Amino acid sequence: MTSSYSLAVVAGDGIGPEVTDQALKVLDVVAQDAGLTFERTAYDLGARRWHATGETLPDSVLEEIRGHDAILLGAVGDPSVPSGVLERGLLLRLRFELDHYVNLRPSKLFPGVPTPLADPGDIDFVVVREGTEGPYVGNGGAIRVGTPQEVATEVSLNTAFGVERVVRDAFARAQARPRRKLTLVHKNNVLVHAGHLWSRTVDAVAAEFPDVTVDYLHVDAATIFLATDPARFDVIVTDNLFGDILTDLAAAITGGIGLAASGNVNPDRTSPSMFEPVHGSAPDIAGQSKADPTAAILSAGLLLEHLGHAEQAQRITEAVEADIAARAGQPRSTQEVGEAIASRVAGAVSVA
Ligand SMILES: NC(=O)C1=CN([C@@H]2O[C@H](COP(=O)(O)OP(=O)(O)OC[C@H]3O[C@@H](n4cnc5c(N)ncnc54)[C@H](O)[C@@H]3O)[C@@H](O)[C@H]2O)C=CC1
Ligand SMILES: CC(C)CC(=O)C(=O)O
Ligand SMILES: [Mg+2]
Repeated sequence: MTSSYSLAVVAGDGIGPEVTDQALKVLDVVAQDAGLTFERTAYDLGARRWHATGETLPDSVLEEIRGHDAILLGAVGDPSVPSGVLERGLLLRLRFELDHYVNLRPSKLFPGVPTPLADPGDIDFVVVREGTEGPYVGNGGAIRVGTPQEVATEVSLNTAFGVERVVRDAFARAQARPRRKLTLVHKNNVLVHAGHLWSRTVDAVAAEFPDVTVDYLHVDAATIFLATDPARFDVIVTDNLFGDILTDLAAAITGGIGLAASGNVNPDRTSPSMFEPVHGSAPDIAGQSKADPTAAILSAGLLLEHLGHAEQAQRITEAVEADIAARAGQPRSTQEVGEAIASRVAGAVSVA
């Protein structure tokens, strides 16, 4: 197995650099023990660069990033930049250009984690969110902007090719999990064109996975069950927008957005996959060392798993679990959390 990797690091804006520093700290500890090398290249992309040069993601930088084995991203977006410029021009451009069609977002309630649910049950599911289509493709426009006659559209794009490949991936993930259950979440009672494409695709692909139980929920009802019976979910497959919304809710019921990790995966490995916390740049707490870096650290774990180092990824998960159990609600800085998890990983390493 390869032991030397090139890693592109896009720390980004707001709390992005703060949490990424901690994720890299933990990654270094794990890598050192396992004899893995991550040759890092840091990319100065985000608000600072946009203000200085007007650039979001120059083609030459995209091509450089494409040459790496994996990408670690912090978060993108800043109040000083018009909304959408960095989110679309940097983050979504990376996801689309690198064909990250599986946006993987696991949700697990670790023991001892406070949840707003009175009776949460055993929450352990994964959302497979389509990452390259849906309403996020920029298929829209506006006329008579700023007038009372303004008309704006944002048309969701759903292709048979795009839906089938992500549905197939979700079935394969469901088949590999003990419960083997897949829930399609959409709104096919109203969004009949896209919704029926998704439903028909799930029905067709299901024939190849007879051991996977298939379920369907409208997205509004799915939010009810996420709040009342989240243990019913195993693998959720859904479109880009619904998946974005549902995974913030999933984070909220499993200890908060500071714990939610994600991977933007290119399963065909035609370009590097990108790992990042589910959260954004959190300008309200940026620069105050208040951000929880756990989501970024767990995202580094997903990165290791993607590269084939499941044992090292598991070490990170276990260190996080132990750290969470010991937290007992005391406030700690971003650095303190990162150092505590890194020490636990190092401890696990020396014992092993
Ligand atoms: N993947 C990305 O780069 C994403 C970028 N964004 C961008 O981030 C900016 C802020 O967006 P928001 O909607 O406010 O979402 P957000 O996720 O940045 O923040 C929502 C709330 O969660 C808190 N929060 C987020 N991460 C946290 C952490 N690690 N520890 C503790 N608290 C945390 C924030 O303080 C805030 O109160 C916007 O520019 C948005 O477009 C939003 C989501 C994802
Ligand atoms: C800018 C958004 C597309 C990012 C986001 O909210 C997400 O991927 O969860
Ligand atoms: Mg989101």
